[in-house]
Amino acid sequence: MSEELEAREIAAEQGYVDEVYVQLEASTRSAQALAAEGRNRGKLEHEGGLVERDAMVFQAAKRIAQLDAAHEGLVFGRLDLDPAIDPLPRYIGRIGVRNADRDVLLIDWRAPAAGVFYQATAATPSGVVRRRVLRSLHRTVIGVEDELLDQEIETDLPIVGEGALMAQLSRARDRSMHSIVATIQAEQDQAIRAPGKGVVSISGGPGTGKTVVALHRAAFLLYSDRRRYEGGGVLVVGPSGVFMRYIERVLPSLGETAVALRSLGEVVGGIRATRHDEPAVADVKGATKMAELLRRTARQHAPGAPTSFRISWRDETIVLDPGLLGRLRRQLMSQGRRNRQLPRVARTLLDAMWRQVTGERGRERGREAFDDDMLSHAGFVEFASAWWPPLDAPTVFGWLRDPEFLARVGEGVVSREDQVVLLKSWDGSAGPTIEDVPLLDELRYALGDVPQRTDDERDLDETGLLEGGVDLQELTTISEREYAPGGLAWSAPTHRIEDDGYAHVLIDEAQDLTPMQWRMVGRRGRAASWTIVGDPAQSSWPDAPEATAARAEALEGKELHEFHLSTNYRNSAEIYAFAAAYARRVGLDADLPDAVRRTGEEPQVVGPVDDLEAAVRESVTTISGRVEGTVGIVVPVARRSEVNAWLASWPEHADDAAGARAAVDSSVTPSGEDRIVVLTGLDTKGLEFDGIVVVSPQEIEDESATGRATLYVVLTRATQLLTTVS
Ligand SMILES: Nc1ncnc2c1ncn2[C@@H]1O[C@H](COP(=O)(O)OP(=O)(O)OP(=O)(O)O)[C@@H](O)[C@H]1O
Repeated sequence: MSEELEAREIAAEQGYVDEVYVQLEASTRSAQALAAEGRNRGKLEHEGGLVERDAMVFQAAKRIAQLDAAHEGLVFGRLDLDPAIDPLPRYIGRIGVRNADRDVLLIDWRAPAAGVFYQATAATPSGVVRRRVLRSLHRTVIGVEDELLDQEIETDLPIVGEGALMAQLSRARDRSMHSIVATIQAEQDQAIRAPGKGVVSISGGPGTGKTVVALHRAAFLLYSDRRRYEGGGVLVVGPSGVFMRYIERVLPSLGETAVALRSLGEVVGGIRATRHDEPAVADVKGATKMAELLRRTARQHAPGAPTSFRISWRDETIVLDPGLLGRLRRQLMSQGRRNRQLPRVARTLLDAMWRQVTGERGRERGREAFDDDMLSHAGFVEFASAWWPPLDAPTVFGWLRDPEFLARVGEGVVSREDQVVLLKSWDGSAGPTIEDVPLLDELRYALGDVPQRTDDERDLDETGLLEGGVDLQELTTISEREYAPGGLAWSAPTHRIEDDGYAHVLIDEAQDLTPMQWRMVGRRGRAASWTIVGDPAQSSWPDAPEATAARAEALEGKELHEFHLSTNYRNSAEIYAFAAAYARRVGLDADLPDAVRRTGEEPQVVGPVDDLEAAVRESVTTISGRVEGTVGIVVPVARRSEVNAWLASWPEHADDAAGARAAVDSSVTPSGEDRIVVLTGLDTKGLEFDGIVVVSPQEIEDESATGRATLYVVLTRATQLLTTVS
């Protein structure tokens, strides 16, 4: 095929692309003008429809501006159909664009009319004669890749390029994931466009596009029902902060910003955890039994709170002894969550105290006078506030640091050995770990939010009309004033439980969620539709049945729609064959996809060697010299600092590994823009690199109960070159 022909085709496409950009700029300008006008008009008129339209116009302008800034092509696809269906070509892009006459210049990739771009095959061409993918750099078309689909129809359309998919797959990997919008494959498209009902579960082996498909699905859902998903919110949960940074570019490049991207340590509002516990600790904290421990904890007498109260009134002594207070506490708890009972506390105490008033003088004065006297008695108010203070999750979580408290509450729930493991992990002042976050959330729910008074109630209060309300509410207010969250090491969540829910919840790397994490995300998606992606063979949670049960509970009552992806687009065929052979050898029940791209580069197995550092250095130097993109050095947890120190000391990699120097003494994963990074096996979840050097694979396998699955994950991270060094 001649270069001349290709150049001619590219020039023709450039002409069309330029026209689209001109139109896009014109619409941006008019949208902005309209939005500005709308804002002015909104000040005068208060008609809902107008305001909404203005908001939409403004939104559109914002999106167009974003797209303008996007580095990848706005126009990426062209369909030439059977002339009997449509004699004109149709162009597909990241958003829809119309010209001044309202003719469609560009079809949004998510619109039904664009579906055929992804679904048509040579076997079922659906009227498509030629499918063309335009490759662009900024606004410049740099290549076209064609496929002839309907061989039956006679055509003189030229066919250029070697296939868009292969071109896309061979590109060097940088620090972030890219949109695959131009090359979505048919089986992926089906999962992306599945209706937003119930649970869409997407499974598939390594590199099959589960993550990238899930993100395109989020964009599709927003397009298909913007009101519902933008209003209710879309939550995307991934394993780690590094992973979230890796994927965060995809949705904005598709024009979507209305999505909450959260790592598992950030799901609960007001808490942000980035540190993992060691596997043995994580296994205890993730287990379902923790829910019972926390439920019990939330019901305990607050340590340090008064256990009895005594007061004289009209010649009588009234006593609230520990036994009676215990009964009252249980009575209040039986009516709902602890904090929700705050408005009932005073009334409950007063009822119990009034029953002790038997003398004539007191009875004659009457109940109302009794209540008034008590509620204006500083001693009583102070006691009631201290006995039933508003509690937040971090405070109650802190109670568990006391070995005696934990032993008492944990009796029959958490073994002695597990208690030791927990106490050790909570010793010290470091903030919560990623594994603590679901526990804090569990407590938030067990405690409930402190009731907030409405403005109406407050107004009534001031006039004193709310029956029994003035003083009871005042009581709450006093204790609230005493309560000073500023003194806590962990900041109290600001979000209220009622604000936790989303319209759609999307979980990536779902195979790794612990039962407690399933409970946490489940609470955010009670009324939501879900997308869940994962690969059980890559799981690092040891108790699969327990996690399955927790997942079923989180999704209870929702209809399940399953999709399976079968092609590995990440690894070269050589690398994946090596990883798959490992999975078979160690007996992982793995879903083995087909890898389609051959490079002729077999993985290298180096060792055993005497000088590990020298051998690793040589491998890293070789690989980084041969690939253009990123290189990962994957190490056992215990060797992370050591290998970071090696890397930091190799002068030939000084430019590529600044993060290694920063990470020498800490356990933090480097997050910079370095080309070469050191990671543990678990850190690599969901990520990919052009080259991978695995240091001491056997140690990675041996370091946790699910080490084989972790090593399998590691072996499936490289796109081009893989070396193991032992
Ligand atoms: N249709 C496609 N066109 C181009 N690239 C694709 C396509 N599908 C997937 N890829 C690429 O394949 C790589 C793997 O995709 P992704 O990370 O989503 O897979 P995954 O199934 O989540 O993998 P794992 O379970 O191993 O983490 C990414 O680089 C992605 O861009």
